[in-house]
Amino acid sequence: MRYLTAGESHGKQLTTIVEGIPSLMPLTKEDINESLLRRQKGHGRGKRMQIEKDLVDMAGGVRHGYTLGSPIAMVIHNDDFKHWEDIMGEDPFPEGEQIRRVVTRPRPGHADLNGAIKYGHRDIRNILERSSARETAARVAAGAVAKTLLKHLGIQVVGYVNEIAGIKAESNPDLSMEERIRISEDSPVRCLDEQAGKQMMDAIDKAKKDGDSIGGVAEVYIEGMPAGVGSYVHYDRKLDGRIAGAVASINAFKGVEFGIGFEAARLNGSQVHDEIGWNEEEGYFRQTNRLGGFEGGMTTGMPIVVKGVMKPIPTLYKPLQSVDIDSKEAFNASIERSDSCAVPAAAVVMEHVVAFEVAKAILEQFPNDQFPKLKKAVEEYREEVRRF
Ligand SMILES: Cc1cc2nc3c(=O)[nH]c(=O)nc-3n(C[C@H](O)[C@H](O)[C@H](O)COP(=O)(O)O)c2cc1C
Ligand SMILES: C=C(O[C@@H]1CC(C(=O)O)=C[C@@H](OP(=O)(O)O)[C@H]1O)C(=O)O
Repeated sequence: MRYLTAGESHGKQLTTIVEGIPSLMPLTKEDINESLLRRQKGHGRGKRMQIEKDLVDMAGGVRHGYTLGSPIAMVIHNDDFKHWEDIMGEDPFPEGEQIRRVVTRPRPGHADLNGAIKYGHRDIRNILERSSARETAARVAAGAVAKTLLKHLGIQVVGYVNEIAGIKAESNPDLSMEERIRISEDSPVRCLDEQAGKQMMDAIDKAKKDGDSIGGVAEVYIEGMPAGVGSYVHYDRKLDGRIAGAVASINAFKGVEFGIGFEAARLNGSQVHDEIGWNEEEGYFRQTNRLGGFEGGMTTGMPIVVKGVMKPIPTLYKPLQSVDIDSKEAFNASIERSDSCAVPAAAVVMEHVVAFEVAKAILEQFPNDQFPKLKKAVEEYREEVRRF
């Protein structure tokens, strides 16, 4: 399974094509819209999210509520395009207007300067339109297809916020999947700890008032995976490695951890590795889950627990120094609009990019042409694992 996205932040639309989903799988646009709506919520977003109402147009691969086995094409229209038609239209600018609203001032921390150098653009708009995290809406659409496949196989995925600006949520490993989903949905910052969530909101309001931005940590939690998905035999088949790559590819994400993550560097082996148990009903299990559901690039059958670190948003109302690429003069960056914190939205993006990698690994391991056959094979495998 693979996917491609196309489209600019203020262009007409975003397009996603997902290829490799089996035929005969139930899929509706509501499955996708639910995910798109989740991504748009969250305290700390700027004015752009008030303009957009992300809804998908299914443009291929689905008929009467079922997948065909052909590529699935999805379109999300940018409502903001109507304000940018003259700037983002495909026709050349009228004579004499070429330099109108050309962007020559790169923002520290965004893709602006490196992108302009790499692609030889003197108008930084040609970079920022595609490097913008608007594209994550298209990635969420792809992930929503994957999440739907996992749901029909009894695998649930949720993303939430663990930390914002140094304020940490108290972790509660006993929370059920249903509680994780419900609380993260109710919380304006998608935090499972209500008290910490309130403090996070205050921190976001303060950052916004100060013209600054803040980052944090998101966590994705997956239940229902059988043991032995992924592989140890080759670097590019290790599922934890693929997940790490997918998480680090999200805009502004700078680090990934599984389970106790970097904390493992400070502990002894006896305090890190999860002891193995067995009982008649479940088969093998781990007494703890410090390694976050992976050993040897394969799932252990315990929940997958992965964290991603998001840096603060680069576009700031508070000026940072930069250099104009035309005049080469120093200037203090000032901007029109931006998010001050997007960690709650990014937790949803992370949920979907991780879901995609997990679904892809499952499709590689089991028969993948027809969904009912896939489902039967996964059920038989689960039973095999239980009796092993
Ligand atoms: C959901 C989401 C929303 C974002 N919103 C903004 C924003 O409003 N302004 C901004 O400068 N960066 C925003 N970013 C981050 C930039 O897109 C990102 O920093 C930029 O693409 C450069 O990539 P890098 O930080 O991974 O190096 C957002 C990221 C995410 C995931
Ligand atoms: C549009 C989205 O996020 C955008 C990501 C983004 C950036 O630079 O990454 C900049 C902002 O867009 P604008 O410049 O239009 O205000 C965010 O709103 C979205 O998440 O749908």
